[in-house]
Amino acid sequence: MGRQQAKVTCRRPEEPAIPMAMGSITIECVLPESCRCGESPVWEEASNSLLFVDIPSKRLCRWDSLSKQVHRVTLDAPVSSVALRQLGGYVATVGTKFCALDWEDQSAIVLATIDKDKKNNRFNDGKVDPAGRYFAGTMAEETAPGVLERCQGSLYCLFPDHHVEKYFDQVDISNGLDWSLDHKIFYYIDSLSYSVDAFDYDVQTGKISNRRSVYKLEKDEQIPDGMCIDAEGKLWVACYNGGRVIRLDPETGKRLQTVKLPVDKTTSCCFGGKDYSEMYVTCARDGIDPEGLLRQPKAGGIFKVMWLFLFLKDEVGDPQLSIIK
Ligand SMILES: O=C(O)[C@H](O)[C@@H](O)[C@H](O)[C@H](O)CO
Ligand SMILES: [Zn+2]
Repeated sequence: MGRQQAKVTCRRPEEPAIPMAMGSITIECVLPESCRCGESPVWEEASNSLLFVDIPSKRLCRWDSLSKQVHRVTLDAPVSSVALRQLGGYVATVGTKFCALDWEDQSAIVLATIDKDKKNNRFNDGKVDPAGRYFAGTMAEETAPGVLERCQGSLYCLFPDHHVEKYFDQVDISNGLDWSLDHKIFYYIDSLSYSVDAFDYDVQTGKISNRRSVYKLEKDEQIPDGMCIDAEGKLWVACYNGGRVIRLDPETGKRLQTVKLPVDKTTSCCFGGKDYSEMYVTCARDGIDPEGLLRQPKAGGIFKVMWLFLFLKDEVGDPQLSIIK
């Protein structure tokens, strides 16, 4: 820990393919991992693997979809999000630090530390922007799922020269984030606002402005958590306690589809697999009582959603390479 000048280059995954016919889907638990709080699914194309974290277990995992093997690394603080580095290895948010991780020697190099004045805070969700900057937000540590001191979080961005900017504070639970396909809009979720918000985005500078809501969750959809965008520019939001991911049109504010999962605490989603035609969904096990666990024994597992008909690959763009040094 502590070496300052490591070169970090994060890679943003290619834009996913999107199923054109939404009719038939299959949902499979591909890994019964029993994550206390599974999060930050990221597809690593080069190894046909899914990366994800288990936040309270301080664990980063990589599941090889071909061999079905899982590699796990335990860190010294809650790891809440992970992103790919172009030169190999990963960058991650660990406790209140942006870190560069080397899987082979299991080392973590601190790139920047935030919220130094807030001892009870930790990072939560994070993701690489279309220019390769690493956005991640914070929250107060929970005493139980969803129970925490409010308004303690902020949204941060790690720039290529390792300086960090704070974009705003007063966040309850900083969560899902992604960018529009034309890179002009940044989508963001503060979970306890029960809203999916949008900002104008300047990809040259990383600046955000003009916050507005594009979707308010309905009661049975519960708490918005992680999110990703598909190749048609529609948003997929995992609904914590809602047991589902929902597909939203951010232009009309309408929900287009609901995919229900056999677990309640769905936390996040990403596209992956061949041509990015599958969706991976993480979920949590913490906070489910013994009776609930009988109903949802796979809680904490990794789920794969597959659409049975017609996938479209045409809109998959070039990989976006980060310039974080
Ligand atoms: O998965 C996350 O993003 C948080 O770390 C979780 O703690 C949940 O979001 C939260 O409990 C929902 O209210
Ligand atoms: Zn989350």
